Amino acid sequence: MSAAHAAAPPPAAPAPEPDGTSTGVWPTSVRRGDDGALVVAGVDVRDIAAEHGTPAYVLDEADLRGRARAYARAFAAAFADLAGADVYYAGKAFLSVAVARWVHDEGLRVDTATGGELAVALRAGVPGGHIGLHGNNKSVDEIVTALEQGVGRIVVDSLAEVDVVARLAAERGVRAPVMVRVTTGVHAGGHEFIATAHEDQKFGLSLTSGAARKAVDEILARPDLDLVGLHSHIGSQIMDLAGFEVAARAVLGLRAQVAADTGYLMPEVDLGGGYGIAYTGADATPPTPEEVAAALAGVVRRACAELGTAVPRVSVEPGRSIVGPSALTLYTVGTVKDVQLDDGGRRTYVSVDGGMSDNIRPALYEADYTAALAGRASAAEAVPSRVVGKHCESGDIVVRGVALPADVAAGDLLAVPATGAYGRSMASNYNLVPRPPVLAVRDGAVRVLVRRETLEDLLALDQG
Ligand SMILES: Cc1ncc(COP(=O)(O)O)c(C=O)c1O
Ligand SMILES: N[C@@H](CCCC[NH3+])C(=O)O
Repeated sequence: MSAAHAAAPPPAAPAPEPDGTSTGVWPTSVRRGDDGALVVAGVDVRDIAAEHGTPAYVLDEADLRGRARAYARAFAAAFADLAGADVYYAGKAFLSVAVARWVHDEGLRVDTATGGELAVALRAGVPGGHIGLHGNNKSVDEIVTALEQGVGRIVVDSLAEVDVVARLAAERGVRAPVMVRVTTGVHAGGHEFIATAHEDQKFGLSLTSGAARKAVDEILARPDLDLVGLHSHIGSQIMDLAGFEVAARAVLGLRAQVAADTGYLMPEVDLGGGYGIAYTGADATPPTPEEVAAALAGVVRRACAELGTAVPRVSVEPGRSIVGPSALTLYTVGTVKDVQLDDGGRRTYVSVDGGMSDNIRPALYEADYTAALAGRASAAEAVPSRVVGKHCESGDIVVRGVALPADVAAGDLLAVPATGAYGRSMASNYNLVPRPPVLAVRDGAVRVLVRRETLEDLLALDQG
């Protein structure tokens, strides 16, 4: 599991070669050109670097659209003979106006977690009714925007929020569509920091303590709130679908209990996102959208039959598995050092022109990535290497262990695949490094989705 804590660095294996599949580590269009340089959607990475500089996130538009479309189709098909399904793209993974438009064009809705994500989705023209709003500490402004824009669902995350949303809805004379985020106790995902449904954490309302049921009852008592359904999100970077079954049964059980007690059968259930992707050649093959949809449809069908309730409309919120594999980060190599290790071995430290400011995941979750020489091919021996950034932290690691050709040198381009999710969206200005651009590549052309920050941008924030 790539995001798991590990005491020892992973074995230094070379990056798998691009294979054109949607379950590999590279965007599907990536291949090596005749002289060995990587080509993304028909554009040579050397041309991208020459025109736009490095570091840069390079996003394969057709790949991203294809993944979005695959989810839309798979869920439509699997739930066709149930009560239907909606797929919300989780914008936290990466959101820009163009990406919001693309996923909406491909049949998805958009899940937002802040006023910033909401603003981008709205600017993209996504109708309010196709947007969801999450957040364990939503501001009044965020809730007001959601109500005024007719957001399709506000996912209530605390008992206190029930009151706030009801009051703000009443003031505006609207009835707010709400879901209750239920903590089911299922612990899943790649790392403790990204698992979200165990009891001892900040998200949701506990099933076992009765808080979730209390929220349901309070919402049902408020004429200004429309209880659309229940929500469960169990974590992220999950490869094994079994946890979703347990969580789905738990929320469907609560839904049936509420119906038995009150006569109100909630029309919807959201089963969250969290489907894993491959970051390195050592990762398991991730579940496909078809496998996810079939598994969830199966459990919803069976559980509702056992509970004796009609099936709900189901929604899910994948982020990483749509945008993660669609992008790579392009870096330029600077310093290269050969370091003697305590055990007598050697490791080559390859410093690149970015680091933890453009990808915090290795430092935050000990997440593993891989890297490949991108601007040329090399027949040199592959040697154990570590790709590091330019920040003032020894934990500023981009790739902990990878076999790179021994002749990698200053000026070479390196590509790190699978950086589309939680890369740019979690980027920082640490050490006052401007954040890289997001460049979309399609049919041989490059388009800037998010421009590179400049030193002027950073200086402009400083009021002296
Ligand atoms: C409520 C919610 N929905 C959806 C997601 C998207 O998860 P992922 O990017 O792992 O699919 C997250 C993040 O884990 C989340 O917290
Ligand atoms: N940001 C995390 C996942 C958390 C997702 C949001 N709940 C990651 O990079 O893996």
